[in-house]
Amino acid sequence: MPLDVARQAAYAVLTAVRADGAYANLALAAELRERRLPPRDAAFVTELVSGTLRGRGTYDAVLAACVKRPLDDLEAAVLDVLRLGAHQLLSMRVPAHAAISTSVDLVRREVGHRPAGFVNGVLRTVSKRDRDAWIVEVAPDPGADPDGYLAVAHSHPRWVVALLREAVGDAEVEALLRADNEPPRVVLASRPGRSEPAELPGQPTRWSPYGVVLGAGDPGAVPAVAEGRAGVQDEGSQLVGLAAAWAEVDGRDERWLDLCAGPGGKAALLAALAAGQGARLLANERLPHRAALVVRQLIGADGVLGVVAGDGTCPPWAAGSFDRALVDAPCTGLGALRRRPEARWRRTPSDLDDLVPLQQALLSSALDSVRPGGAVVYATCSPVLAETAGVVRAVLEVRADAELDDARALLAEVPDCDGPMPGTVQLWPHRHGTDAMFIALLRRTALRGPSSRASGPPGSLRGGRAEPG
Ligand SMILES: C[S@@+](CC[C@H](N)C(=O)[O-])C[C@H]1O[C@@H](n2cnc3c(N)ncnc32)[C@H](O)[C@@H]1O
Repeated sequence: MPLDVARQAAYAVLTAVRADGAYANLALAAELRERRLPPRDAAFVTELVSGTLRGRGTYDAVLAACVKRPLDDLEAAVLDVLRLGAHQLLSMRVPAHAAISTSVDLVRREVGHRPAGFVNGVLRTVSKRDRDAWIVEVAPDPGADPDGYLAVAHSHPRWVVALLREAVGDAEVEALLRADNEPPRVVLASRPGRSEPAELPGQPTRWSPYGVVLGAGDPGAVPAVAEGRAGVQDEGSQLVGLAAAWAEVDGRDERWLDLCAGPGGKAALLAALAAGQGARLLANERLPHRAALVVRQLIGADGVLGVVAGDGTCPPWAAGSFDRALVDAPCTGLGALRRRPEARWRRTPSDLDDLVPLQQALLSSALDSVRPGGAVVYATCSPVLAETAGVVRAVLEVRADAELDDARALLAEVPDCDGPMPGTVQLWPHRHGTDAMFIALLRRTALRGPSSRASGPPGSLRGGRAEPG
């Protein structure tokens, strides 16, 4: 295959991401399918797309130093070609002459002859230094502006660096940013009662008894995955599902709720676990097309009460209907940047203005949905404190009928995962090799009433099982 086909495919995906707001992974999969590229070439296109999107912050800082105009004044398609070229020059082992000449060909074909000389000149300038030398040249001084330096060196928006630093601390923020730029391993989850981890190819995961790390190959080609008896699921997500299933409830344990279920990975695991205990799961999802994905995930599963397409903040079921509930809340996703290379550039700080009140409303609704003695697991794939401890604290502040319980004890074998409140769990890509999932366990107590807490500050654990942090 001439290399240009790969670059055309990569360019087409970058265009779909920029112009149509496409998800990179979906647009990439569609492009690879359509072009029927063999695995090696598909891997090259994947690296071109993912690396260019991930590295945009670094590449734009370099390109800005090589172009006299502000980058915003460039034609968007030309900027895409320059970023693609910069990625090949600074982060791949593509010889400079090949990276430059194929970029010039690409811009000629996709945009026209006019910008060809410009692209050639800019990329020649980029090729004069390697990546490290460029970072020294264009990044702010790390002593004077640590977040500005990390934003350029590790290609994250500055506001994201600041929020991640607040969550993980000064000592580890750079390791976290570096881990965000590593492609994640592909992890499979067997669905208990429907498949065994032993029938999945790869190495067992460290903590989830149902997970297997797929060494290589297409997960869709694994028979258990193709038949829906196993799924692709990060180990962190498996641990969220397991915490929701393993939390103690006092008394009856027959009706489980997944309040924010789309697209259904955790619902599939939970339904399988529920079936094993004689319980059944109701999966709820606000968006009908995502509820349809949940239905697909649950085909052939036992332990399913039903799938509802509805707003979880005002559900149709009676209060106290469930014995346990999972709120896998809509969030910024800043803990899953490894698998969504474009996401960091799409999010804005103001997203939190809508998300945090929604997260609080969903957690409160889940507490209403379980009976006294029942358990609620609140999870996010974000470590941002406003979405994690901030939400849990705010809800406990106004509800005298809920207590924080000990999620940490449910995952006792996982090291170094203490969350920002006592008893909560925070997983990290750089420590655990998982997405940065946050997990809190709340217990519904007997009374529903206004805030007046006699048993300690919000955030202390029931029964004093952990010190307030
Ligand atoms: C983090 S995702 C859940 C992922 C899912 N648990 C899984 O493992 O596949 C959050 C989901 O919440 C849904 N959602 C957003 N607002 C909602 C609401 N008000 N009620 C119920 N679901 C909502 C989103 O559409 C999204 O599908």
